[in-house]
Amino acid sequence: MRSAPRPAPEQPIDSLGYALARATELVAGVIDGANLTEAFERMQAEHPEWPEGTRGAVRDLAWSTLRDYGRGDAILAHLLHSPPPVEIRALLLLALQRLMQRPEQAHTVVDQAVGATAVAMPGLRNLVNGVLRNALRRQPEWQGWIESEAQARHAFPAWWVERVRRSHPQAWQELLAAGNTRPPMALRVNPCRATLPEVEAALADAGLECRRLDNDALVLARPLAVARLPGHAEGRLSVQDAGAQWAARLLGAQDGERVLDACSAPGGKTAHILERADADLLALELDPVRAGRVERNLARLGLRAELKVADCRRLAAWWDGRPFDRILADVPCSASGVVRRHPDIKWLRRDADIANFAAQQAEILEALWRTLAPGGTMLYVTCSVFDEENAGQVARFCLRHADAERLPIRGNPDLQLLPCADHDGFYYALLRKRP
Ligand SMILES: C[S@@+](CC[C@H](N)C(=O)[O-])C[C@H]1O[C@@H](n2cnc3c(N)ncnc32)[C@H](O)[C@@H]1O
Repeated sequence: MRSAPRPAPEQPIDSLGYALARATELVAGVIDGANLTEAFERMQAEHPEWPEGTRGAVRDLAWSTLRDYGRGDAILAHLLHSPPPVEIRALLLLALQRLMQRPEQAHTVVDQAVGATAVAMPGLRNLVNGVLRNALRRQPEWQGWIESEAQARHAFPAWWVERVRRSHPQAWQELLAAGNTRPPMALRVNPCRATLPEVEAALADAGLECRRLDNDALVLARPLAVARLPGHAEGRLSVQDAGAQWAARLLGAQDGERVLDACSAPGGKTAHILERADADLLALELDPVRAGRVERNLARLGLRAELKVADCRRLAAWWDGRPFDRILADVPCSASGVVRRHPDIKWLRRDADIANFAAQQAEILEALWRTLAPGGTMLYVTCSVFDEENAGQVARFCLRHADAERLPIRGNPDLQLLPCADHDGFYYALLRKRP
């Protein structure tokens, strides 16, 4: 993990050079193996003075550069004779990304990138200047360089492309393309505090356009800072992807039922279950820091659950032996369905990680099944688009458990949502334990 403090950039806080310097730290951190979202959260906490524009610019530069990392990398391979320091590699990738997005700003981008180098690594100013000017001269060749490599063409590692192709032979190209778009921002209304029309009216009054989907998720026309959402602090609404808003509906918990949310943080689905039913809910979470987020989310929304920090596979550590009527198993997974929100993961994950996730998911399913009451239902959820974690996982589980019965979802054996303009990629399967 990258932790060495970097000299504060001297450019004005609202300049492209400043945003490039900060985004360079983030992208270099990911090249070294760091988690992008966590690094950005830390950086924001260190800079409470940042105006929204600066926050947005740093985020946009880092996120879009990592979404397109495979492309920038292919271009750089033709322009560099030896590997530069990681910060310079990151800065060059950012500048190339900006040049692809805004070719009309070519000279500003080069000047600001060179300015950012002058502050952080003055000795490498000439290198950055030379590589970027050469890049501009050779711009007509970029497309050919990108097209000649699968990793650059799709902006995904080759193993990922192969896995998506195997899992979705009909839709793999659209799926990969959707993974490189900007994700939508969707809201969930808390019916304990407001009605849908009230929230829609408040959004309209604030000049925020949105559309309602068939599961009552509100998709905003343009994402914005959470703090600017009217009613968020008061718990009238939450930010939650529209695809994730199927979980509580499909689980269908009723008033008074005993419900387990086995992998609960940050608590979006926990809260949604409780907004829909007065259930006796136990929320488990392995990571104590993330468990704190469940607590804060429920408090903001005025909801209550029992929360335990525990590994859901270790029943002795948390289960009192009373069976659950419904279980939500929103298991840890590759997150391949939400990669456009976390573009670092496609470059940090390895193909072998998927088998490890699948093994962990199987262990979780085995343990939780023992806690489900006969006649009870378990909803298995991932935010993955890989078959091994989804339909393949559930098929293997059903082969091992003669008492497991699949309940259809909207007339199908399961529900695989693929990322699109409305929502992210999710997988849902509903299992009933035969009485
Ligand atoms: C996909 S996220 C859950 C998202 C959450 N359900 C929501 O909608 O906000 C999976 C969560 O499971 C937690 N986790 C991973 N392994 C676990 C385990 N063995 N027992 C309990 N929680 C686990 C992770 O820390 C992570 O917070």
